[in-house]
Amino acid sequence: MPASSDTWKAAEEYANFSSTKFNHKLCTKKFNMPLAMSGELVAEPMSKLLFLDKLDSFLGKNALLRSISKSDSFDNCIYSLAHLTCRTQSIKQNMELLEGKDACMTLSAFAVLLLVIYYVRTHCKRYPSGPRALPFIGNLHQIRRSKSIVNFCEQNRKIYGDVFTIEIGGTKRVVVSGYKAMHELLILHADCTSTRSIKAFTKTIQEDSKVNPGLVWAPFPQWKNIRKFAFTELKKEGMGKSIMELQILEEIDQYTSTFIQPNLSKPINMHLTLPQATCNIISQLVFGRRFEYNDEEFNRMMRALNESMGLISQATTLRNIPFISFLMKSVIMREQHLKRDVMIPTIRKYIEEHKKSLDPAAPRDLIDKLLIAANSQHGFSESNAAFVSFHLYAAGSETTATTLRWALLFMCKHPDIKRIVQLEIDEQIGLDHAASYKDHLHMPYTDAVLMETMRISNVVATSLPHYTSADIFIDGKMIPADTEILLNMASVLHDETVFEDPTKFKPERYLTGNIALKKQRTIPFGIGKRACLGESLAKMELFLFFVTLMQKYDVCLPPESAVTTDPVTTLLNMPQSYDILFSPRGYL
Ligand code: HEM
Repeated sequence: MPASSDTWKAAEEYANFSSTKFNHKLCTKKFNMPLAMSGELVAEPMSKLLFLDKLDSFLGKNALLRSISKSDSFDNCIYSLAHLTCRTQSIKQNMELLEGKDACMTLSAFAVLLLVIYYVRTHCKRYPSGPRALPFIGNLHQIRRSKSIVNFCEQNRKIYGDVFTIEIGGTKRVVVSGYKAMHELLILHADCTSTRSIKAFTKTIQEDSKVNPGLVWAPFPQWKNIRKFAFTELKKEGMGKSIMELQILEEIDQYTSTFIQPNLSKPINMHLTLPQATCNIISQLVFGRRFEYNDEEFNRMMRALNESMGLISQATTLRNIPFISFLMKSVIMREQHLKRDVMIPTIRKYIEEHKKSLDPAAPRDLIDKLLIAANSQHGFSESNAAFVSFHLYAAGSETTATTLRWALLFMCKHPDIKRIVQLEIDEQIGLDHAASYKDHLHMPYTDAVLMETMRISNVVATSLPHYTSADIFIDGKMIPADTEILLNMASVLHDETVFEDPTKFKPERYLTGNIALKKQRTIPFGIGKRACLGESLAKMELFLFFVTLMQKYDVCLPPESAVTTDPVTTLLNMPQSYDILFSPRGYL
């Protein structure tokens, strides 16, 4: 539709007073304006209000058009108004051609205007640039081609920088990479980025989260109280402190005597059994008790937890593909069943048992404290106590067990490094003493091996989703409010400007050069207000488990094993499932 001469007159008047280049070529292309009008005019600035007033005289003081101008950038506003002027004028002309000013036509014209306004508004929400997305599927095909979201983010970071937008199934998400941008996002703008949204993940979680947000999915104001409470009380219960050591060592003892027969002809797979041990350690804090590995109810809960993580991962992918999202229903129904009929009822049963012997004057564990708070503090409830416990199990057991499995795999792949670790253990602890967490202070090599394991394995590769609660600028780019943020953890953990040969397993990197910088950039637990709540516990568990296993056993892969250190990415970056052989120390 050619622009009317009136529109152009307004635009030229503006251009005559404006210091910005009024890009006729763009207008010509975008609004099909006559070529004769193209060319660039450069002139002096003129106020936005003055220009709008001039356009108003063509548009007849239209309040709706004015409202667009308020919400838009100046340049966009000009284009939008010019566009709308063309449309309005063409509607006018068309209406004049028709006989009579029929109300129906007026309404249609109004509807067209509303549609145009809607289009302008929705398309003018500015996101940082990013890889071109296809209709409906967005960037899913490129993620598939890159083989993982981690590779995809790293490839596009090279093109679009530390802040770029991707689209998955019609939803725009902003990927933030690099320590500087993450620091800006999660620390300097913590108040606007520390919320998670019930929009994240599946509908099941959304629905449950409204009533029982637990801890991980709790939105910002509610989360603050629950997190503070859980963190303080878990610390009092011994999280990350020496009083917790005995319970962890006891669990390791139970695990090794149940599952490890040091027998070179009998490989074992720790994928399903290790989370039982790490889950039991959390149980000690939450319920003040551990469960026997052959306890059927406990096993049912562990199997359900494992399956449910896989289902959430599947549902998250399916949710992103329009038209086939109906397939997600069966996945969700199964996940819902596992949570509502297996995991939460089991936890509720333990809570009921606790209630019977609860002494408000002498709380024994986190559950007692949550029950007392449910009766006395706003924002706490008995039903949410079950979800808080569930979130601690879900967030803390598989992550720690997976990291430990990575550490053992690296030891099998690097027997020279394993020998240095064992030498350090022999020198600092000996063969007969149980390890203590404070030993890590004088075991720099073993400490470096664990740090390198966490760095390279990047277990929670895109962290947990954060949401913006206001428009913010990161690295000079605007991220609109209510946007899901993906944290590209590999951009920090595998940053080659800090870690030379970042994909090589080299623990000695933490013993030379700028060690402080390397430790600061090793952030597998995230940073900021919403960083991992269980970091101190996880570090203690990893050290005690790893050192005890290396102290007692030699490890290797069965000769026929084809396992590599390429990760399998689901919700977590996992090692490939592998069998491992344990033998008594010195046997190999
Ligand atoms: C090696 C083991 C672990 C790793 C790598 C890990 C990593 C993470 C990461 C990356 C986050 C998200 C941070 C963010 O949103 O910015 C997180 C959150 C969380 N983690 Fe861990 N974690 C581990 C172990 C644990 C343990 C043992 C516990 C339990 C005591 C735990 C409890 C939590 C909780 C409750 C949250 C949610 C915090 C919140 O939303 O406020 N994690 N973890």
